[in-house]
Formats: sequence, structure tokens, C-alpha cells
Amino acid sequence: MNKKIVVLGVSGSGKSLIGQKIAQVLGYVFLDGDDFHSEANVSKMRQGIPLNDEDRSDWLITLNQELQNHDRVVLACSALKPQYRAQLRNNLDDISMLYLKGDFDTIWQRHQQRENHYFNGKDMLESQFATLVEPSEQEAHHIDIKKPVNEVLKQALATLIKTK
Ligand SMILES: Nc1ncnc2c1ncn2[C@@H]1O[C@H](COP(=O)(O)OP(=O)(O)OP(=O)(O)O)[C@@H](O)[C@H]1O
Ligand SMILES: O=C(O)[C@H](O)[C@@H](O)[C@H](O)[C@H](O)CO
Repeated sequence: MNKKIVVLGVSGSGKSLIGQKIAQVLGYVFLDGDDFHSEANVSKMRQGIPLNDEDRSDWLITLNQELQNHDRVVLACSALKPQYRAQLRNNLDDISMLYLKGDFDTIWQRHQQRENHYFNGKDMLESQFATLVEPSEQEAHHIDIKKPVNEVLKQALATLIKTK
């Protein structure tokens, strides 16, 4: 199994929850991309302003460095565009990506049930879907998130185990 695992998808797709559980089962370190945003980025998102390429640039460099600095690590990161995913892969050849794939309604419903999170609002979620360029199956293993948490976790682990 690869030592670096990235769990990606739009806000609310379950990256933090599923990523944490994967790390727990595998005994890997878990890092949440959300914890590495600058104050300016967090403040923007709190105000309901989506991040742009420039806002995400330094953040992705930091996250790639974190992936390099940890031996066995699971990173939750939106990684919405191919160039963002390429940046995360920089200098790493032992990396697997899991794409948490879900439809807008399912994820919006989960957003509304979530409390105390700075990323809120239907417009913000719409902007995540508008920015998302889905990875191919070669780029990232697709995991259907409609099922209950344990099923999603099971599918994610099975996928990681059977692939390099
Ligand atoms: N398979 C699932 N079934 C039901 N609820 C789920 C499932 N996966 C995640 N959730 C719930 O959906 C919400 C969003 O999950 P989570 O916060 O992990 O998403 P995220 O992708 O990390 O979001 P963000 O990028 O905004 O931090 C949480 O309340 C979580 O408990
Ligand atoms: O690329 C982005 O637009 C951001 O990473 C967002 O996805 C947020 O960090 C996160 O999802 C909010 O919790």
C-alpha cells in the first residue's frame, strides 16, 4: 500500500471523517488540509467568498511539503482541479488518491446537518461543484459516498488494499 494517501472532494463530501478513519485503521498520521489555510483564506471563506487559484497556491505547496515530511500519512484536501492534484503529487511516487464522489443534494443535506463549520452556504457549495474537475479513475479511485459511513470506509480500504 502506498505511504501517502490523499482523500479529495468538495466541501462536505466526508474527507475529514473518512480520512481520519482510514488513518486510524492503517496507523497513519492524519492531516486535515483545512488546518493549513492562511488566516486570510479562512476569513474569505467565512465571508462566503470562494477561494481562487492564487489563494490556493501557497496552501498546496505547504500540503505537498507535509506529504513529503511524514512517512505514512493520510491528507484530506479538496484538490478540486487537475493542477492542484499535480501539485500535491510533486516529488512523490508512492501516493494514492481517493475521490469521494457524491451529488449536490446528498452533500448539501450533510452540510445543513453539520454545525460550527466556517464553510457554509449553498452558494459556496455550488462554487465547489463549479470548480471541481473530476479526476479520472486512473488519477484517483472513485468512492461512492451515498452509503453509510462504515460502507464508505470499507470501500475505501478495500480499494487501497487491492491497488498499489
Ligand atoms: N457516508 C456518510 N453518511 C452520512 N454522513 C456523512 C457521511 N460522510 C460524512 N458525513 C457527514 O457529513 C458531514 C461532512 O463531512 P466532513 O466534514 O468529513 O466533510 P469534508 O469533506 O471534510 O468537509 P470540509 O472540506 O468542508 O471540511 C459531517 O457532518 C459528516 O459527519
Ligand atoms: O479548495 C477549497 O476551496 C478549500 O479547500 C475548501 O474546500 C475548504 O478548505 C474546505 O472544504 C472547507 O472546509
